[in-house]
Amino acid sequence: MKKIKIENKYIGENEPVFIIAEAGVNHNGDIELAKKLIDIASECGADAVKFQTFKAEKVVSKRAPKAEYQTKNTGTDESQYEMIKELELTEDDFYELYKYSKNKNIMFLSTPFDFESADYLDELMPLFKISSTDLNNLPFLEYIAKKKKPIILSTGMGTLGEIDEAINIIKKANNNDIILLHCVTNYPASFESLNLRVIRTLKEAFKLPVGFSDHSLGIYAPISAVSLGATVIEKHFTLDKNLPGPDHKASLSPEELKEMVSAIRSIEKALGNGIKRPTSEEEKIKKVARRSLVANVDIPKGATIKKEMIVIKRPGTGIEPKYLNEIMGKKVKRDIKIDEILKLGDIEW
Ligand SMILES: C=C(OP(=O)(O)O)C(=O)O
Repeated sequence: MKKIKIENKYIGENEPVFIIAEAGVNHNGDIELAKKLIDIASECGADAVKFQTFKAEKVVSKRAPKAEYQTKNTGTDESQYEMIKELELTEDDFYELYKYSKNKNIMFLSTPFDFESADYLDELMPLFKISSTDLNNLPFLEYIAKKKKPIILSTGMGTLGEIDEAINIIKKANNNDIILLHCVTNYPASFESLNLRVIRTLKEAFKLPVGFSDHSLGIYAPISAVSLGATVIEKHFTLDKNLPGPDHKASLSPEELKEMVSAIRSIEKALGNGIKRPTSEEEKIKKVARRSLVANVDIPKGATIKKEMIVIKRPGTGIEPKYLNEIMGKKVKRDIKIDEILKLGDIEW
């Protein structure tokens, strides 16, 4: 399976999981809050911190309604346009956040939601993240693909057919560096709706690295996704789940983000290479923990071995238990004391 180079890291099988701490619009339009989110993402050990860049009037019609979760989470009857307008940051703000991220040693990313934002972000990012909401926005995908940077494409609300169309348009622009993210677009997404096995389905269907953009509560789902082969994890986080705004409630607290990163780092080590063999530690323990054929009585030299003379006991440094039947009826070459471990050379084979 293809690996995709992003600055000094690779995304793909057997590589460390690329963790995107999704700040999204949880800065509530306040650049100081955005910087605090960068601080947290960096302290928690995420690979990248991500925002969302848009010009509200280019993204949403003033007549567009809000999604049900947006109304519920914001508790206001403003329009979708009004809601996202308040969450907009300027290009200068994003440049400042890019520089701030650089100082904090964390990769700056922001999902573009319009052509202009994509052009601007091209200067600041080594890859493009595309939101599920643009999976079927083929003109936009084609435009971004032509920038010849790796694309992380979220697939929430999509079908395999739509994902195929999206991949084809990107590949047609001679861009083959695509990473798919399974995603269920709901805030929060219930566990019943997550269908994490789709991670395997996408991998098999498209032979591309696959990750998971998670909108469920807590950290169980992203950790499980890593076990299922996710190579990228994107997860929302916030300074405070009680802040006003559409995404805070379905986001992780700073402590939870830290725990998620630490759990993923442990799990990726634990997954190993799939080759079944004893570890070097086990080789040592094996000698003590396994069993051998041991004398159950004193056995004089020349005696014929009978069942009651032998017992199977620790340690595992002698003849393996599977040879029990084979030594029956054989003679011993020396006096063997009770509880002595039989050696191959003790038996007249
Ligand atoms: C909303 C976004 O993505 P996703 O569909 O993965 O949640 C995003 O990247 O801003």
